[in-house]
Amino acid sequence: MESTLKELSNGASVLDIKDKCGVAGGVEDMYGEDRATEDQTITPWTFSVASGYSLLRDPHYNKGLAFTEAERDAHYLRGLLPPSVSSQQLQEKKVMHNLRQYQVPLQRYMAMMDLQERNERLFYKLLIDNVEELLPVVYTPTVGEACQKYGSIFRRPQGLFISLKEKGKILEVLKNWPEKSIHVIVVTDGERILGLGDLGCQGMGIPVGKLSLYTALGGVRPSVCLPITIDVGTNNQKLLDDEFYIGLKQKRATGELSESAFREAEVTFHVLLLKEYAELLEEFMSAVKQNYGEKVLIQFEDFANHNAFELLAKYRTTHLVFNDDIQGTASVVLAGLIASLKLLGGTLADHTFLFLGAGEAGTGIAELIALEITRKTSVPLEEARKKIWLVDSKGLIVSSRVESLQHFKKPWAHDHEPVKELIDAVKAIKPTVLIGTSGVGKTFTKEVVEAMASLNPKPLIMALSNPTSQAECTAEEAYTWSKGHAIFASGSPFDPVEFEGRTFVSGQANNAYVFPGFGLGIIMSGTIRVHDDMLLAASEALASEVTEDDYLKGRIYPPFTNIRKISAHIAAEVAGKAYELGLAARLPRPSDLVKYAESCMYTPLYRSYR
Ligand SMILES: O=C([O-])CC(=O)C(=O)O
Ligand SMILES: [Mg+2]
Repeated sequence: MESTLKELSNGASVLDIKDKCGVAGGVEDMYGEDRATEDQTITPWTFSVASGYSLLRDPHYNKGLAFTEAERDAHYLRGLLPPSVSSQQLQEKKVMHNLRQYQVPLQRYMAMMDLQERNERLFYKLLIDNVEELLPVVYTPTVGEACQKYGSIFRRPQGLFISLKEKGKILEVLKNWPEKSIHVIVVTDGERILGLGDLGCQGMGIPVGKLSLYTALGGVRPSVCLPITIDVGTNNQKLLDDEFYIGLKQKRATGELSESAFREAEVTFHVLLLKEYAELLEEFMSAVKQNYGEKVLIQFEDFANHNAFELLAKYRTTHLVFNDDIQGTASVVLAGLIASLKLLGGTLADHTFLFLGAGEAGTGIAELIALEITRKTSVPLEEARKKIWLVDSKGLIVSSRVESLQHFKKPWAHDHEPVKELIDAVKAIKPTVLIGTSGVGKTFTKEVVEAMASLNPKPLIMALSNPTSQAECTAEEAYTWSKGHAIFASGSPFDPVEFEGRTFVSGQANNAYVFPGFGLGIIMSGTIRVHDDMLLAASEALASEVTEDDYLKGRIYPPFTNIRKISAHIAAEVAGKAYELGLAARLPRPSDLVKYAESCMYTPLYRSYR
């Protein structure tokens, strides 16, 4: 006989249990399912999980060969497993061994996704214990390739798909998701997946990957995380022609009026599409709030520029929203810049910044740098912005172009004569810091890097576009072309580089450093709105984690190995700022926010079932 999941068999009321496990700031875990801590691996009460064959196929509870003899008896598992009983540690060793046999990164990705579907705790244990090795597998760069091939590697659906077909029914769709208590949603519409462009419905790999980092790096329980892909079609003809494509086979209902849409009929058509997109998003945002309440964090991910800025502006005053590409990336890059001052000298205000790429990441970072300068000095925002220059596909952004610029580029149109090429912009602006956020690979050429090196004793170069194929230059190129003088960081990871007898270890300036801890800080404090000062707090927290040893190796980010400790620190600073600003609803404020953050964090050790 199969007992019901989550049924309490010792007669304890839900309230008793809530008392016992402690309600951690909006991170309540009613049944204590995810609350395994190092010192408490046995559930303090009895609850039954699905038994027998179904138990082995339930990824939340399955432990494979780690079921003990007693559990095999109690849960009708006899005969369904071979006789051997292994520890989680041994299972971890075996899976890592198997993973390392695969030479093709995508095979490793698929093996990890299979593990997540089979045994969730083992998946997270692996990811946490081997973070440096597995991050490039479940995240950039491999997740990019996975999205490109999602249709053919697709086995079981992950996350929630909301397409135009579900218009008018989004609330019902949300109710189909098995978990009722959700704290974080990562949502994409697939229009700008990393630097790979429009991958339509196949963008689902991104919310899934980001949320697995919420759990592994930030300790947010997997059951409160919900990946969502909004499918409004795709303009990627290759996908539309692909018989294995999993999404809506139609052109994208996009928020943007295309530049070629000058004929009246076309304009009317685009206005209709624009309305359709806005209505679907509005319904989605309302349904989420209605279903999960005020305190669910909605992370926008990999939307195209035109929608990303607008959605953030539209919903930031009414919803708890965060755009990872604009705000998360900005916070992480600012952290690297703050840290780099130890190597470069001076203050932020003493530096000159040049960006290649003036989209979400570029303008988001630029704005946060300017904000930090104003917070640290008496320089007004307008003045602070003048230290920051951006180049887009048409050249340097200058005041003579202002009329034709998209609104998010206008603040960066400073007085200067037009400059077309990046190399000429470098020579004219003489930046101390060069940041690539264009999504276009190989744009920091030898000439560009050499020019940076001739202008600066230690040029700071960040090639942020993802995945690796879109990086503006490689670590090896940056170190070689600058003759070992560059300080280099990139969005996707690079191996250490040997140059003239020295080993250079570059940092990974990726928003993964911040969003998991940032989200944890918001959730644990019951914060209801995101404020820019919280981003600055996260940057300062991350920058303070860079050690002397890191600097010696040339890195301006700490290694990912310590990320859970770093996330707890970031969460504490973010929550602290939220309390200071009066935006935190969880009262009273815990006195030690770092300890509190740590106590809220999920650990993937197996639980014992009685
Ligand atoms: O996913 C990543 O690696 C960073 C990111 O948000 C992007 O490139 O869009
Ligand atoms: Mg992104």
